[in-house]
Amino acid sequence: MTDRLPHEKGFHVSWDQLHRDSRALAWRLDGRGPGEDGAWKAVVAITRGGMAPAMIAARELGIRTVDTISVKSYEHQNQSGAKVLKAPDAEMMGDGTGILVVDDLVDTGRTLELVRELYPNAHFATVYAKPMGNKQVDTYVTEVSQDTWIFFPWDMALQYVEPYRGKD
Ligand SMILES: O=P(O)(O)OC[C@H]1O[C@H](OP(=O)(O)OP(=O)(O)O)[C@H](O)[C@@H]1O
Ligand code: HPA
Ligand SMILES: [Mg+2]
Repeated sequence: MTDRLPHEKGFHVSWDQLHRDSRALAWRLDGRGPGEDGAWKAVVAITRGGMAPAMIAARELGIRTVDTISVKSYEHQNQSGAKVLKAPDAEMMGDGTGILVVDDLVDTGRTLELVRELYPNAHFATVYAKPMGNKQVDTYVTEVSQDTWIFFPWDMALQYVEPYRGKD
């Protein structure tokens, strides 16, 4: 397990924000596939974080063929070396041509590096990107600094906070 730099900042993403950013990602990808009229063959989500953005992008782009690749790379906030736990359909994937691989974010780039080795001709898209990993991504929406930890809505819950001036 590699120790990471401490995350000084937090970037909290609501469901609404994630929905809007995932749609913006899809619109950037529209018509950029290798098929007729720039169509994409399929969307592949990197589970688990890529599943919500991939579903939103697949809907926006009218793509019904959706598969998953399961890559685990973190224990809490520590990179522990990326591993493929479940691969997508090999016949559909080929060398990745026409496949849109979607993840929620790229941080160090290790996850995408591994998936890219397997499918070098796929197009790699994430909603958020940190500078260390952004060369692994072909298309992304928002860059955040390396010392920021992104908190996704599936990891959060609404809770009570004290008033700024304390309780009455
Ligand atoms: O660029 P990297 O440094 O490799 O980090 C990015 C990856 O880490 C997180 O996934 P994680 O492996 O924690 O699993 P999860 O999606 O199931 O939460 C995130 O969803 C990305 O897939
Ligand atoms: O900033 C992050 N937030 C959530 N999951 C992550 N996995 C790697 N980096 C991050
Ligand atoms: Mg992930």
